[in-house]
Amino acid sequence: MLGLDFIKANREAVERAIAQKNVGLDLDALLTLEGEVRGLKTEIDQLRAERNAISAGFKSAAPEEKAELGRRAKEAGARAGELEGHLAEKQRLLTALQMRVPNIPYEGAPIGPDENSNIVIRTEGSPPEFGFEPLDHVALIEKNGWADLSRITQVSGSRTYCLKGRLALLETKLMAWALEKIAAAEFTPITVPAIARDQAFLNQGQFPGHEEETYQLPNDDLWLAGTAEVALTSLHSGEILESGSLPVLYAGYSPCFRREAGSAGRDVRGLLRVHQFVKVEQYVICEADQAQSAEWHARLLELAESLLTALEIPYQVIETSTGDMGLGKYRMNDIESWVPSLGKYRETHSCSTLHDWQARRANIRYRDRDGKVRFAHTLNNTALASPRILVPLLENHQTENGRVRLPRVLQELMGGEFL
Ligand SMILES: Nc1ncnc2c1ncn2[C@@H]1O[C@H](COS(=O)(=O)NC(=O)[C@@H](N)CO)[C@@H](O)[C@H]1O
Repeated sequence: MLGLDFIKANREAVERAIAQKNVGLDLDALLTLEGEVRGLKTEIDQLRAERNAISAGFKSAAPEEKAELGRRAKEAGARAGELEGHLAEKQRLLTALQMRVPNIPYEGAPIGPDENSNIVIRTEGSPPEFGFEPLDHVALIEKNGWADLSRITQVSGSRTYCLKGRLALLETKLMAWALEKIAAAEFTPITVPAIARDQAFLNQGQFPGHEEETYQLPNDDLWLAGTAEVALTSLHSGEILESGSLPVLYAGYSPCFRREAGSAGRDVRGLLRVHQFVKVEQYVICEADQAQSAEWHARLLELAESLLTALEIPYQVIETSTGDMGLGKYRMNDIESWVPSLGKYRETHSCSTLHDWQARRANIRYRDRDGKVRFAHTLNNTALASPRILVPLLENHQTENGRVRLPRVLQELMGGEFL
């Protein structure tokens, strides 16, 4: 969320962000509430001051005045208590509105309502020329017995999967490989739970608004996160980090759970969109400096691209539009990998800069070099998410007889040229 002082000082920019991100938010109502909250705080302070002044003078007052003074002090205290009730309610309403204020989008982001306004900013590698009719990943899996995509549906329902044989080994080795590659870039490897309290989802930005896409554990007042970003955003919640300890760099590994409530009918075949998957997440907490955030954004993209290059998967980098990037983002670049059977690129990575929008919600602060306490900046990016990455991996490296020739980096991991 944005600070109230910032919103008041940058009203036009916030109105523009509300429009460009299609957010139905009444900024007038928020600002009116803010004024009311400030007014109530002033009135309560005055009443408290009055009561304290009376109490201070009580001892030296004339006996016949003490009764009247006592009554006035009591009245001021009662009035203050009554106003505090109103203040608490107004403050709750104000915070609820403030949580829905969008971040100001990157000036270079295409302005548009949804992903159709996204633009390609870079393409790396070129789609393979097969010289034969390529199979899709489901056919390759069935031909090689690399997964059971039908029995498991009886057990766990739709959008679930179980890998078998060498593909099962590949997924686990691939995630360990990605974790080690990001760790080698000075990120601290960390495994986090998907289980988290709702405050963690409020802090990260999934709530309010996306509750219905999130699995809930109602008996325990807990939810299952769709990304390690949820736990990592709240790991340092409430702390004041020393400036020497920034940037905090995490390579987070976790299971991810998503209801995909809004995806009925999309990607129902195979491994592209499932309810439970695994992901290595890159996460940065840095100083509240736009240049530093921009540098980390570029670094996070570079790291993710280096993994795709090593896996010899052709990809393109997308500049995400204001309507598609989501409430908290300042900037979002997706990376889309080539999927031969679809004849198009599909998102496999998502890199975001949020400035202090999350840090304000999670109350992540640091002491800058001048000793001033400020909200930090946060960023996140996918390093690798499986099983989605297996789709371009298998399909791009398939051979005429339905085998998969592994990219060199995986040949060492898997001890052979072929999967
Ligand atoms: N339902 C799903 N099934 C399989 N993979 C998924 C699913 N949802 C997301 N992913 C993978 O997870 C990646 C990141 O998801 S994201 O929502 O776009 N972004 C995040 O979660 C950020 N924290 C960056 O990782 C996606 O690019 C995709 O590769």
